[in-house]
Amino acid sequence: MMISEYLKGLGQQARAASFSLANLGAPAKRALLQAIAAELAVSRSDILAANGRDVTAARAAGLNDAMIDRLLLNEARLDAIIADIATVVALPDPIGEEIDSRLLDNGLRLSRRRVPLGVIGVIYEARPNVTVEIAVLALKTGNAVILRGGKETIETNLLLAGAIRRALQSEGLPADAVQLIDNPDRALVNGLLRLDRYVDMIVPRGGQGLQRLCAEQATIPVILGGIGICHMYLDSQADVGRALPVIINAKVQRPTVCNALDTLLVHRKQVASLPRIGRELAALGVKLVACADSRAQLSDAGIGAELADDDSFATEWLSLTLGIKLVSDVDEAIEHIRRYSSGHSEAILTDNVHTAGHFLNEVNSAAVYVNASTRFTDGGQFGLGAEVAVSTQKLHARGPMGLEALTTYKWLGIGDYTSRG
Ligand SMILES: NC(=O)C1=CN([C@@H]2O[C@H](COP(=O)(O)OP(=O)(O)OC[C@H]3O[C@@H](n4cnc5c(N)ncnc54)[C@H](OP(=O)(O)O)[C@@H]3O)[C@@H](O)[C@H]2O)C=CC1
Ligand SMILES: N[C@@H](CCC(=O)OP(=O)(O)O)C(=O)O
Repeated sequence: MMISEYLKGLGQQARAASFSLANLGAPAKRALLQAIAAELAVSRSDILAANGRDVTAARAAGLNDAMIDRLLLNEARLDAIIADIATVVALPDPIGEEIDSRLLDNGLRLSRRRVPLGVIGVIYEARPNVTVEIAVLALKTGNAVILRGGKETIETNLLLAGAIRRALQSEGLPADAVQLIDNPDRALVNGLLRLDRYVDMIVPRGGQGLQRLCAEQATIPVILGGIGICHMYLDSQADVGRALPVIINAKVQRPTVCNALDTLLVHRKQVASLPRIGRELAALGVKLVACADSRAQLSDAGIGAELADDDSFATEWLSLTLGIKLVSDVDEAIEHIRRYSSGHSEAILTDNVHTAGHFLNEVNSAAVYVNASTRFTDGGQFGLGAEVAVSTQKLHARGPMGLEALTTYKWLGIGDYTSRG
């Protein structure tokens, strides 16, 4: 079948399914999500076997350990995916909510009602839990979804999507509410971006290549789950002893994710703390890429660091590498962030409330923290149950996209045969 015909079919089926889901009541959607959890549990051994095949193929293709870890499922991870569905089940259903209501002087009662977007297309990395998270959030908000996961996870995704589709059928709902693009040809990604007749929103989670592709090709509104060049500023008035575990958490806990720390900006008055910071990070395997001044300081203490250039600070490391730069004050830190940030997550470490307030006001990223790790930018951590992506753009949704980000509203006007005067 031609690519365009295949995609048109997916689009038509998704659109038709979206009508069946749009007005489904909260109890029916809760039952559906529970059925998905049950179906995943029943299919456990098949899912893990399929994942084993994906992992073997990925190893043979030379994927690094971090990427294999992202792809890998095991009993515990599958249990966590199933348990996370229960969290979403327990969240309030936003669909049907009256956002506000008022009576106009002419007698017309106006309100806004929260409704599903319709059909959502998501392009994402080779991470199987994301397949379930997106499907569950989309279904809970009455949306149909077309999924295009990373090519390395195709076997696992087929099994996961299959389980979800069986659950839909068992609940008397159209299986096509969740469809997986099962062909890794990237031409299908291009085609999906142009399926404006059937798809209401595209969410691309990925790197700069994907971002550029969407900007150039998409004929559908896009909400970008973009790269995270994340910063932390260690202020002159920070308690270094308390700050260090937070810096380590942001850099080391999971270095391959978008909310991991990329650049540490250090106030010059904290220069004496650099060897301690550098030593602790190096002991954890972190490679430092430092500006000339901080590199000299580190080198005097016997800690090796590469010399940073402009490109270093524009890099999302996605690994155990950290940029370090000395700055003269909070405003220089803010200026650096404005220049290099991708608008994802930034943090300040300080005991000065005024400096903290200034940073919060002046840094305009999706998530801005005081004395906390950038790693918190995550739907689960924010109490949203899960996330479709972490939006790095400003319109419609920002930061972790949970249930509400998959909805829109419509105006309702109830009159008494009321005409405009
Ligand atoms: N903000 C957020 O919500 C998130 C952001 N990210 C960011 O994603 C990046 C890492 O993930 P990674 O897997 O490497 O991302 P990639 O951008 O390489 O891949 C993500 C998805 O996009 C597809 N894709 C990428 N480029 C193209 C292209 N030119 N044409 C068609 N399809 C394309 C991939 O397909 P294929 O399978 O063929 O490679 C894959 O399905 C990091 O920058 C990270 O910060 C990751 C997760 C969440
Ligand atoms: N939600 C994630 C971060 C986003 C994510 O999934 O990133 P990636 O590992 O690049 O697919 C977390 O902090 O756990």
